[in-house]
Amino acid sequence: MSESDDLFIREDPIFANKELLEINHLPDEGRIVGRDEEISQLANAVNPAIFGQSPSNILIYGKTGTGKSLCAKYVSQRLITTADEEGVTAGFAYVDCAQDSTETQAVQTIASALNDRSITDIKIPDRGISTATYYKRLWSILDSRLDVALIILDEIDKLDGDDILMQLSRAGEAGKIEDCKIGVIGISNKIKYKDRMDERVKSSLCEREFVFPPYDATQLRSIMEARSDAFRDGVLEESVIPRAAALAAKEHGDARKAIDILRYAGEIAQSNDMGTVREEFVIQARERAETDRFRELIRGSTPHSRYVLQALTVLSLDESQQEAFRTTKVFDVYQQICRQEGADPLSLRRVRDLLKEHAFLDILEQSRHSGGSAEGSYTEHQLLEDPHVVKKVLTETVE
Ligand SMILES: Nc1ncnc2c1ncn2[C@@H]1O[C@H](COP(=O)(O)OP(=O)(O)OP(=O)(O)O)[C@@H](O)[C@H]1O
Repeated sequence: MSESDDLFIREDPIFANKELLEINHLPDEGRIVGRDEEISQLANAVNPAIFGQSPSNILIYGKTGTGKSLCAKYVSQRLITTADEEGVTAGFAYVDCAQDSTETQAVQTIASALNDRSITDIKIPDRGISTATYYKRLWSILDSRLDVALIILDEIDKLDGDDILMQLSRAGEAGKIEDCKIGVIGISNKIKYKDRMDERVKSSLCEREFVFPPYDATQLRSIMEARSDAFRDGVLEESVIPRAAALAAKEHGDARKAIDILRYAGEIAQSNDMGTVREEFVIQARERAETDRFRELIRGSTPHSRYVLQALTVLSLDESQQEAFRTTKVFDVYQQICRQEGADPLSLRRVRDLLKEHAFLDILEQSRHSGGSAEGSYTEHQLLEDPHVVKKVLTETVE
């Protein structure tokens, strides 16, 4: 073809290195901002591992996007290198327990991550073997190739049960492994997670606990500035990063949201054929970040689970200015929605369960109230998401 084909963009006018803004990107140390103390505390807790001794088991708490996974992965990676210099073979496995919530899935992920078939000659199939066999293979892998293994269990509260924690924390004592030492790093957004843990697991898993505080606007700004070379020179309008930081700081200092907003703002500029990322794009980008997050949260939910949410949304959008609503009130609106949709409503008890599931996903918050002797106690439900965002996503899911 003699003329150049203008169907494809050969050179991205906005992004120079978009990977820096991808959510799974693990930035190098220079780009990790404001977490020096947390990193050094974590390093201190796992320090014995570089000499082949048992690292402490750790539980990290903090709201979403406060750098928990990032710091846990970063310290683990650094530990492997330092241990290697000391002649100790260390490895780490990362498990997203929201994805791998069953014991079998989690142990399978750990075994595959730590395996090196050229050394162990052990195969970890995706399926087709029992949980007990996965464990057996995991123990063999650990003993045959590693001195120390760090196992990061992200969103640990999403695990179906404590069995895997029991297995991992007791493997040495129970004689399942002989030479390898295991350290578990549990991560959770739920400060109350520990209360539901089995006492024995709690005592061994929670040797060290850390709480990661939210970022303030200045820190969010530095986090974004440290990645501004994701964009071409001069493309970002000066006020973009401060504006994105201010918005993300308003909602509990979530770095993930801040970075998402920045990436989306760039994509909006791209799709509008603009050569600059303007401040006004930040507002649209934020809405998109919220909508995307929420869409992800309710992906795969059942129609009735959505009707329940829709009921609470209808109430929240009502002009009454009220924010929290009693179960019976939500149930009334839910029944109306079912009628409109031509569906048979579920029982009040089932609706209560569905509300509880939404609370578990942090879509709503539940609070117990005492209505005095005449009324007894009751529960109120309040949406944590912006009701406009919820409405938008629910409408598009129904279509
Ligand atoms: N201090 C920081 N410096 C640079 N980037 C950061 C920092 N903290 C978080 N980020 C970035 O923000 C995003 C979210 O961080 P991370 O996954 O560690 O959060 P989290 O606390 O584990 O949240 P969640 O509980 O939702 O998993 C990642 O892309 C990460 O690279």
